[in-house]
Amino acid sequence: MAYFPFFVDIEGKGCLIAGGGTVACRKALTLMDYGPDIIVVSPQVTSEMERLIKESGGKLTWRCREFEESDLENMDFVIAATSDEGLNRQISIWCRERKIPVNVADIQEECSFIFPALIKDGGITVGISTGGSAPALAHYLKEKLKEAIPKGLGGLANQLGSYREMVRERVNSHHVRRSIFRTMTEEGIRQGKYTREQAEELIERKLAEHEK
Ligand SMILES: C[C@@]1(CC(=O)O)C2=NC(=C\c3[nH]c(c(CCC(=O)O)c3CC(=O)O)Cc3[nH]c(c(CC(=O)O)c3CCC(=O)O)/C=C3\N/C(=C\2)[C@@H](CCC(=O)O)[C@]3(C)CC(=O)O)/[C@H]1CCC(=O)O
Ligand SMILES: NC(=O)c1ccc[n+]([C@@H]2O[C@H](COP(=O)([O-])OP(=O)(O)OC[C@H]3O[C@@H](n4cnc5c(N)ncnc54)[C@H](O)[C@@H]3O)[C@@H](O)[C@H]2O)c1
Repeated sequence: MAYFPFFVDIEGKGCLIAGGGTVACRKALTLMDYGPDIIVVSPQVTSEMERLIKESGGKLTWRCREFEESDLENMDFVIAATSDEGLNRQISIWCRERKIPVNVADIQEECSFIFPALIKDGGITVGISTGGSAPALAHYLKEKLKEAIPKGLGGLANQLGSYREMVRERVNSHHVRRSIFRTMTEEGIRQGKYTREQAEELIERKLAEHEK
């Protein structure tokens, strides 16, 4: 069955990662781009994880000991990535009892959410999932899509976003607004950017055309 891609704001949310090995580190690195507060519980962490912790400015912290059930308190979501499969399964059960979303490294039956292959550029995120059936295929699609997506779209999305209020204030017609945003997007992609002056001119022109 295909999985539905809810896009969730996890900035400032509490994330617990049990384990500090290769998988834990990969998941922490992926998540850090989206601003959660991550706590790693593990008696040992890799040198790469240690570096991430040091450079995170307090967003990634480490409890240097074995996982305890009480670590789940106040957590918004959990990753179980220890080398103890029985413990990972137990963490999944505890999380489900508490209705905390949980991911168990590479064991889909124990996950209430799974990770997509991701392409990120500023506020734009492309997430690819095969519903768990072929992660290598998700990876392949990611590489193909990366080649196809123009560079700098995150900056453009940010720019276009900053004109939304101006367009909403000045243009009543839903139809004209849509036409403005579509033109801005097409021109923005062609030029690599779209300035406020261009946006203002476009609004005037579209309004004049509409009034004809
Ligand atoms: C997206 C990505 C994110 C990440 O994990 O970082 C991810 N797997 C990635 C790659 C990858 N993983 C594996 C291979 C080797 C080839 C292969 O086996 O196919 C490759 C390919 C490669 O490395 O090129 C091994 C593997 N993975 C899972 C199993 C268990 C099983 O299939 O039962 C096994 C076998 C374990 C074993 O060896 O026994 C399961 C899961 N892996 C998922 C995510 C979730 C479903 C995603 C979906 O819907 O497609 C899910 C369900 C759980 C989860 O959320 O972790 C990342 C994309 C990389 C990228 O971004 O480029
Ligand atoms: N690395 C991979 O590509 C891969 C592929 C498939 C499956 N897996 C599975 O994912 C899980 C993690 O893999 P990994 O490669 O990161 O392992 P790893 O050995 O690199 O790391 C395991 C981590 O778990 C910690 N740990 C052990 N017992 C703990 C406890 N009681 N409480 C808290 N932390 C504890 C260890 O200190 C270590 O930091 C394993 O179950 C593994 O079988 C990994």
